[in-house]
Amino acid sequence: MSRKPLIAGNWKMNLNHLEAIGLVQKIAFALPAKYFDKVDVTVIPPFTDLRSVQTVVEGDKLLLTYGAQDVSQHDSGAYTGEISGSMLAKLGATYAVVGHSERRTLHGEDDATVLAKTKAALKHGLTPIVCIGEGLDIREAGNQVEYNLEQLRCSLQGLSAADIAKVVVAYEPVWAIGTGRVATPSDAQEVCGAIRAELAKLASDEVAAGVRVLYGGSVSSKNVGEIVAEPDVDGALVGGASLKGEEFATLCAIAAGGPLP
Ligand SMILES: O=C(CO)COP(=O)(O)O
Repeated sequence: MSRKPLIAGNWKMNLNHLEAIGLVQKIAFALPAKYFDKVDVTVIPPFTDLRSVQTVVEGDKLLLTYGAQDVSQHDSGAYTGEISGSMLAKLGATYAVVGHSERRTLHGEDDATVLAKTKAALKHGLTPIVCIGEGLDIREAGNQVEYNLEQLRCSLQGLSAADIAKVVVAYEPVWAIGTGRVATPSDAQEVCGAIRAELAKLASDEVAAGVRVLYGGSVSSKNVGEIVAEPDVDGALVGGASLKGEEFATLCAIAAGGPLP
């Protein structure tokens, strides 16, 4: 089964709603419709930008989609500060990132929380982008495959094969995030390939062959080509390089197989 690459721009806590409109327009202007046959492009802005992004995307009939950086595990109620899956679905969001390493380490999210959030996203028709990834100590000890597969199993525990088929998995080694130290293509392939083999065990070969597995960590237009050329890497979750319109559009064009915009 051929998998269409996905490039997701995780803006993290950057850009207000006015800046968001400017960036989305810049990306859309640089990427004419023909690219979207070959690559799915999504932006993942802060919650406060989503309504503005929705207005531009729907108003100008843009082909890119958008998603949220997190989703509550709860449906509604007394959860101050939380945003529910139904609220995000109502805003037209396609994706919800769950279990990003910054949420795991800075906000104490464990695998059980990530699983609950994955289920919440699926319940409301959002595609969860489930993030996993090892720290430097695990990598240096050579235990990265084992560690990531354990995180994957815990984050998807008990999901049906039909639900696993709806998930995107993002492999983001923590030591590569925001450091400029990108994994080599073969490092990315090693873990992404192991993730796909594990998905086959958790669901089926057919499901595993259809799930998109992304790499994230210091991806830029300079390295995206060789990373997505790996057989089990189906795109990228991009942080810093997604905040610059031309750079992000170039990166998406490379993932689409060109030509450069
Ligand atoms: O965390 C990331 C995307 O979710 C990666 O961030 P950078 O691309 O800035 O390393």
